[in-house]
Amino acid sequence: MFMEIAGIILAGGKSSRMGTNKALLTVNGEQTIVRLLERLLNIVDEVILVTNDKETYEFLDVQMVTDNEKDRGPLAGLEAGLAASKHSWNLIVACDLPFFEEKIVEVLLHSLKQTACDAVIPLINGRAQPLMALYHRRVLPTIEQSLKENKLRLRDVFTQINSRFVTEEEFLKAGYSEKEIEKLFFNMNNPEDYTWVKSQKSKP
Ligand SMILES: Nc1nc2c(ncn2[C@@H]2O[C@H](COP(=O)(O)OP(=O)(O)OP(=O)(O)O)[C@@H](O)[C@H]2O)c(=O)[nH]1
Repeated sequence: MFMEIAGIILAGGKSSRMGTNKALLTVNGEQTIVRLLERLLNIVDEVILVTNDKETYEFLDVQMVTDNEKDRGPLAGLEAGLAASKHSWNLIVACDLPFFEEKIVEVLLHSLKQTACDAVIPLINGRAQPLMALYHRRVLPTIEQSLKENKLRLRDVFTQINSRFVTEEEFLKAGYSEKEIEKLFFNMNNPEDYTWVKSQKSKP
């Protein structure tokens, strides 16, 4: 790894649309959270799991923290993760990304090196993907202020900080196909999504 970063997994959601904890769903014989953790350990120096239910994840060998403010969504998870991190740069990942793979961090770090910024966020087909992105710890005060003002969308924060967006062209240049990009950012929200994920081959 040419730059030391932390990985922060957000697993504090309710999974209400799925009806069961998405992080624990099995894809290609492996639980999504287990796969994600293994992949992250290959590329980062520290992993932090942000959850409000530590018992559920006791079987994982990982540092866990809870949200400082409960029921406030992913932004509160990002805040707790960054506050616990020992690293300046942090790769945030949602727990419901069954096709996450290590190479994404190369693309994001490559982009980070182009210019000074506070966050590196994929922008795929015009949609920002702030839950598979890099954030510098210095954005913590902005996040805390946003939570205080009850502005709970990630967008409320990434539009205020110096965000660098990585478009699909940059992923294509890095060797990804359109289909691979679609899968890489696919997050499972409901049972139909899970059915689609299971219908895919194990390699993206
Ligand atoms: N730490 C933390 N993570 C959260 C919280 N809410 C959502 N997340 C995580 O953020 C990511 C995206 O979550 P969503 O799919 O939007 O929300 P969800 O609550 O998991 O699912 P729904 O109940 O179906 O909306 C997932 O990795 C969630 O675990 C929260 O309050 N705290």
